[in-house]
Amino acid sequence: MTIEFNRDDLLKQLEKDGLLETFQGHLEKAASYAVEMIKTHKLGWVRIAGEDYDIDPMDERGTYIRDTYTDVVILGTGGSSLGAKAATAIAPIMDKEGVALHVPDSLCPFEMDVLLRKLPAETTHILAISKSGTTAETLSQTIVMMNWFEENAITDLKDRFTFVTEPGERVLRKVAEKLGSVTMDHETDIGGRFSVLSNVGMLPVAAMGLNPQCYRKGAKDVIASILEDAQSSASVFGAALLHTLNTERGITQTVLMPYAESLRDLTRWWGQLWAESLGKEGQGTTPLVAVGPVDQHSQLQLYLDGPRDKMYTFITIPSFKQGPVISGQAAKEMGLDYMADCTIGDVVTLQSKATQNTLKNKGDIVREFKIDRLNEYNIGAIFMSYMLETGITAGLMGIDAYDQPAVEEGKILTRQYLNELKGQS
Ligand SMILES: O=P(O)(O)OC[C@H]1O[C@](O)(CO)[C@@H](O)[C@@H]1O
Repeated sequence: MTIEFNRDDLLKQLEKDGLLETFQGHLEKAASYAVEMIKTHKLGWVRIAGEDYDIDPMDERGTYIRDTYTDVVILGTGGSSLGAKAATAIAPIMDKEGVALHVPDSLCPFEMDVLLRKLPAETTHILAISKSGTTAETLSQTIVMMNWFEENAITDLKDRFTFVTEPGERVLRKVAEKLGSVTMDHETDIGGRFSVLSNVGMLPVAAMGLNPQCYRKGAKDVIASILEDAQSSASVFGAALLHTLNTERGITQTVLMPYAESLRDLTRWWGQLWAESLGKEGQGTTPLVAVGPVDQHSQLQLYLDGPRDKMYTFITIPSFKQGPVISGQAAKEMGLDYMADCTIGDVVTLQSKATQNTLKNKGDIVREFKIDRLNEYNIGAIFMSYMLETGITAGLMGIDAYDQPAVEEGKILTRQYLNELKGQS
């Protein structure tokens, strides 16, 4: 199964809003752009879904890591960590908990102190990932970890590190060469935020004992479904939908709200993908992330009663009869007959339905992605679906999805401030 979504319901919602005709025009454009993009744009992130040349080396390294170490730390930020975090978040659900994974992706002095206090130096492995090999967060963390091993009287660092970075003159690459550690090439034709299905996301997946090929199969099937019938695909439909709402209704914010804790990290991966790819030239829609049902109790008030400037995507996993049962007797004694003998899955599934309907009743557009279960295949399909939706939306907006020119200024200033700090001491 690829991703199911409420197509007919959305068409009805658009018709009610008087947007159907405009939407159909955008849908046609989105469909032909999607096919052209897949067939002719030579996109590495599309290509990698169908590759297997890198599977054996990843599996081999992953098995070595899993069999030798108790803890794995991913050093990387943005596209070099968020995808891995999202991809591996299903490990406990898939019963793959052999290794404890730590991803201190946002450089934080307090978190790093705690992590270094807790980690067992003897059995910790480091995956240092950076496309550019020059990112300050990742480099500073790498230096800290090297020192930490030495402080713990561990000097044979070679096998304790694995690196993923681009070939060529890169600081991280030089560190890897100096240590003599295994280094995998970051695909040169894939940008960081689109790299989750490459070794950037799939090596961590292999280290956790999950199966990279299943993620890629899910992704490949999404690509195939577009080539078969582009207008029916979730990504094409979604790109046309948001573009219509943005241009015709001033919708400037797009909320992603899965109803599963294991998809919380996916929302952060998507947030970068969407914001960094599409926020350009004064255009863009702001990604907002929420997780249900908890954020019904934190953000829903704003969604229902605040400005009508948002569209909503729910990801649901219908889970009737799943999870612990709420004892009928205890519930009835407490006067909670409505939940007596229900499962937690019953409650959550219906909470999502209720929230979606409440938003629709307010006149908002609500899209629902349904997946039948949390597994590698479905997560791979979601990754590809969102990367395609992002690429297609960029096509409709007429912008380049693959650069991020505005963020450089802050990096230059940070370096300048650090140099000035040293000058003061
Ligand atoms: O993988 P790298 O080169 O370390 O970059 C990390 C992240 O930093 C950015 O370049 C933004 O600063 C992102 O695009 C990227 O995912």
